[in-house]
Amino acid sequence: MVVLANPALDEIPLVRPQKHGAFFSAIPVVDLSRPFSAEALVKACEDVGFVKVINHNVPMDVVQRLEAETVKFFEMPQVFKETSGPADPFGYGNKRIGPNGDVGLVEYLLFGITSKPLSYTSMSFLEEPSACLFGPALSEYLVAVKKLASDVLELIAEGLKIEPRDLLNGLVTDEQSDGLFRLNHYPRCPLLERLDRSWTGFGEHTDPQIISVLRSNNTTGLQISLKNGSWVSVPPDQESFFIVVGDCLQVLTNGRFKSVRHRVLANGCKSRVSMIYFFGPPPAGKIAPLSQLMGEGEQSKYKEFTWAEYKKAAYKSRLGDNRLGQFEK
Ligand SMILES: C=C1C[C@]23C[C@@]1(O)CC[C@H]2[C@@]12CC[C@H](O)[C@@](C)(C(=O)O1)[C@H]2[C@@H]3C(=O)O
Ligand SMILES: O=C(O)CCC(=O)C(=O)O
Ligand SMILES: [Fe+2]
Repeated sequence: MVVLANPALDEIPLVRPQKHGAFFSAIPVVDLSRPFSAEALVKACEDVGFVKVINHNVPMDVVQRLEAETVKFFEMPQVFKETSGPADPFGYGNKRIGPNGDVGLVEYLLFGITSKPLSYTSMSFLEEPSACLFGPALSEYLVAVKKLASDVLELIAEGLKIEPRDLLNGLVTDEQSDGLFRLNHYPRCPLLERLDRSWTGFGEHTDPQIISVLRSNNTTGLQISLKNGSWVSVPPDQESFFIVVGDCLQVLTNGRFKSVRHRVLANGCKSRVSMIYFFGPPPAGKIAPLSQLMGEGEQSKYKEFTWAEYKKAAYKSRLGDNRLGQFEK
């Protein structure tokens, strides 16, 4: 039997050009420095499950340093990059996403993140002298973006009137909290550009964690699904961060917030680099609707589970599966 090291391009799903591929002008934007940002965040999480945040206090030079190191890594020869792979689950991955046969026109680095002390999975490329700036740039970025995630969750708790105020952000700042960090590179592809077609860069899915904090360079491709099922493009903004509501936050709010389905389409015109920090709770953390958010007589829509149980189920699922389905009552 011949086993291909990498899936051929024709195994990666082609996405038909959309009639309404225009940018979605109403992606909620919340200015974190303004009054009422707590209420605005809650409304965005309820309406869309996705929000752009500005005045986020993450220094741009921290972002630029990591982006420069990331671009340098992905420009290295394929054989070099593969010494840090395969991603099972952490390491360098190319076109294969996860363990269950999903593919996309993307290469990536996936790191496991521990909370205290903040540290990330080691990879062989990090030992090369040429990568000596990568580790410090990554550490700086993780610290700054973790603070942003914590601030956002505290504001959400304020907007939802949850006491104590650190109940939600405590789940991601806890010593045992389970983080992941992903650097995605969607390469320029002149063949795709000539065909004037889009291919799946990263197939549609929801993120399993509490929230994910996403930042990309100024290349298009990210789309989100609205409540009516239509797909809309997210205008890229390299100076802002996007907050993605994950499955666990949907459960904690008993479905008041919805984890947003999203995907990346690659058109090959320009390379896209994205950085996503996924914030999961401690493995033993119980994921169930917060009693303070339950109205009189309101029943939980979900069977109780721990993050470890959910994660185990997630890794048995395909990317596009409705992972919460099996935990619904
Ligand atoms: C197909 C898969 C890839 C994924 C693990 C899974 O079995 C199902 C969830 C996938 C996902 C989506 C969001 C994140 O990119 C990710 C790191 C995660 O936590 O869940 C990926 C997983 C992965 O790429 O390993
Ligand atoms: O690369 C992107 O912009 C999004 C990727 C994504 O959704 C993910 O890695 O979970
Ligand atoms: Fe995602």
